[in-house]
Amino acid sequence: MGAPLFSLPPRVVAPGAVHVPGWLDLDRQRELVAACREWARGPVPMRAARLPSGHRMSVRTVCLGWHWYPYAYSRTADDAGGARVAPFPDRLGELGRAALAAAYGPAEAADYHPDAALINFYDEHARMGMHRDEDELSRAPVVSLSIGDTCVFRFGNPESRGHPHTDVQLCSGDLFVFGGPSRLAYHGVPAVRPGTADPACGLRSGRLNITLRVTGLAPERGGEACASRT
Ligand SMILES: O=C(O)CCC(=O)C(=O)O
Ligand SMILES: [Fe+2]
Repeated sequence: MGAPLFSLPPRVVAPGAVHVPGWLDLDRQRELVAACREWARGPVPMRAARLPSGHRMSVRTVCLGWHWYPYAYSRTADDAGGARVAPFPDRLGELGRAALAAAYGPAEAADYHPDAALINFYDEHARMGMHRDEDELSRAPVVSLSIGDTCVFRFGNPESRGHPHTDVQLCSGDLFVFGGPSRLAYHGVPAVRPGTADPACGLRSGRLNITLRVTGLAPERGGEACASRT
């Protein structure tokens, strides 16, 4: 899973937030879809996380490296059967560094070592409300890859869920990186557009989103929850 060969020019959406359309070619999209199918087989099942309010998210998620649940990381899937989460694959680390190079330039990429991946699946009804990715102790950038149906990705500001925000269409193969002053910006997915994906991406329907993150948690930590939000 090497660095992609072709993409459109990056667009800066907010300081530190960069959209690179078409970053993954169709072969790489298909490769990632096949890998996601494997990752979704276990040891931890893909599940819709339950929020402290009792509501279930409409997005289904499986994690690698560290299991995320609202609002913490753990080595074991404490809210999904208790199995130990699958290791974070080296090839996703390489993909993350290539992504950072594409978004920010090669100088930023070498020291990027993500240790957690969240793989989200959206059916046509799934949404994600405005939130900040703040359960990581590290403020290293988040790398986000989209495959399948196009979505509206709302990218806001670090202060509030409201304006200003920008609605970006994320299509199959697009890369979005947010770090620096935008690392804690609110963001969400208000809509998925069914039937918009090229079936050659490997996904017949729905949308996959993979985010790569640096948790900042010590690798030897075990099954306890860390970095909890109150
Ligand atoms: O699906 C997306 O594009 C965003 C996912 C996201 O914000 C998250 O997993 O925290
Ligand atoms: Fe997020």
